[in-house]
Amino acid sequence: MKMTDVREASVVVLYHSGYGHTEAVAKSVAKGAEAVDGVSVQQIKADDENLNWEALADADAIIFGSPTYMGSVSAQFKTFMDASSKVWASMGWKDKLAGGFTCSASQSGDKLNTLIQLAVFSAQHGMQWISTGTLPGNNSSQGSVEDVNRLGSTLGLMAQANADQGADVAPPAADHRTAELYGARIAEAAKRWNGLAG
Ligand SMILES: Cc1cc2nc3c(=O)[nH]c(=O)nc-3n(C[C@H](O)[C@H](O)[C@H](O)COP(=O)(O)O)c2cc1C
Repeated sequence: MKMTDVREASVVVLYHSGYGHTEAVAKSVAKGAEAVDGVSVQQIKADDENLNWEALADADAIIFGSPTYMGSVSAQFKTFMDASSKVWASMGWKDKLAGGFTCSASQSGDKLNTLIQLAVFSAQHGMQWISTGTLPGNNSSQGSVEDVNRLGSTLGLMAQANADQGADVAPPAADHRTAELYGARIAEAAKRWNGLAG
């Protein structure tokens, strides 16, 4: 019989944000994960000069976040991706859970390409990718922009921030609620995947 482990599940939210919008989303993803019992969460900036690779090595789940710049991840996030090739060489993140989010100004803005990039990156590392698990909102006559998953994303989390608004108001509340749900989903999955209590 398998004994249930009593340690906490560890979730890292690893992100880049040029102007604060993606950082605001990262905070909501982390908030959702933290709300799950028996889960510890760290937020790490992808462009931190002293990036805490040890925290990533110890994580049960890593949730990657980048703004969409020119239809793909930001240059800073790509620099992190390339630096992680050292970890890839020893399959250091194999079988950790992975998820991803992006924020951009346009409703589409080619955000799906960024999520695909993050999913392929996670697959290169041998990680297990987690979808949103949320029905699309705002897609019927009864729908509204206040709906959870108003942008109708399934691969990973999408948020949209108006180009002329600061991170204090953009993305709007619906995207932050969606982000919290995604963080919680991955935290719950990390507990199940590792046979952790609760
Ligand atoms: C260099 C650059 C490229 C951008 N490219 C896109 C894009 O391809 N699609 C889009 O919808 N928004 C694009 N934007 C808008 C940003 O995605 C948007 O402002 C986002 O909220 C920025 O996130 P951040 O504050 O975390 O940097 C771009 C912004 C910059 C600065």
